[in-house]
Amino acid sequence: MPDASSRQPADRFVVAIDGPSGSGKSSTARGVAERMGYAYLDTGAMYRAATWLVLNSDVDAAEQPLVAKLIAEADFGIGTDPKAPVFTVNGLDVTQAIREPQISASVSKVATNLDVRRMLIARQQEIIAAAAPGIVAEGRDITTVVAPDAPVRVLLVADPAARVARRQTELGGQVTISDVRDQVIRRDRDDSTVAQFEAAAPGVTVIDSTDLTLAQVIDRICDLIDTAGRTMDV
Ligand SMILES: Nc1ncnc2c1ncn2[C@@H]1O[C@H](COP(=O)(O)OP(=O)(O)OP(=O)(O)O)[C@@H](O)[C@H]1O
Ligand SMILES: Nc1ccn([C@H]2C[C@H](O)[C@@H](COP(=O)(O)O)O2)c(=O)n1
Repeated sequence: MPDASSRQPADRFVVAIDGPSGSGKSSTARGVAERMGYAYLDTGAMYRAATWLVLNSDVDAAEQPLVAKLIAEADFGIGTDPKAPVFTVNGLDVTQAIREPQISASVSKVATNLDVRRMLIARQQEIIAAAAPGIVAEGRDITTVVAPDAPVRVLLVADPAARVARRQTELGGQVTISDVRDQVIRRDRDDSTVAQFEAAAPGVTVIDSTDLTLAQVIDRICDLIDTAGRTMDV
């Protein structure tokens, strides 16, 4: 018999995935969502969209109350289609712009603003609560804060060297190796001051993707969904 914390309405199944930068959260979450016919929530993209807004305003990212006010007054469109999630800020499509290196370099400043986190977490919880038949949400605090009652919770990890190499391959010649390390190692250090994604919380399954293909990681999470779904049916 599942305990009360793992019970969810029968029409909504939540999969929560956390992990450090480059561990494969986005690729894996999209793959799982597509296979299961679920929605996909990229919470990192929400912090990126908020950062895009700050960098395109006259507010300094270090001015925490002003940043929070700017974000509170903005309209964020958050796409949840795993095939093509679209993000807008005040009606403007920022889907590509939020992946630019200058956003990656600054996003931790906005993501460590606790007022901003409170707002974005509340929005994430609303999106998850409205999703049917299910949703795969990924980020840094999904298993612990945003959806701690999700029946499937995964901490996806990989060796730092593998994560840096993956990011370097992805970015090609666009950035130097020291910029790649900054995007992966320094960002994790800053982000881990406000979210606990370096060790698994009780009940969270750790998957080490260092020596697994993307397809193997997706298979493992789909197996966990299958097992949890059968348990919930009992
Ligand atoms: N199991 C895997 N094996 C090899 N490469 C992978 C694997 N999973 C993901 N990748 C590749 O690693 C890179 C980083 O993956 P992804 O963007 O999904 O990571 P992430 O954890 O979401 O990172 P971030 O939090 O920084 O956005 C991508 O180029 C992706 O194709
Ligand atoms: N739940 C989350 C998701 C993301 N962040 C922060 C940490 C990252 O630096 C940034 C962008 O995330 P990415 O797109 O690289 O996964 O957002 C967070 O604090 N909490």
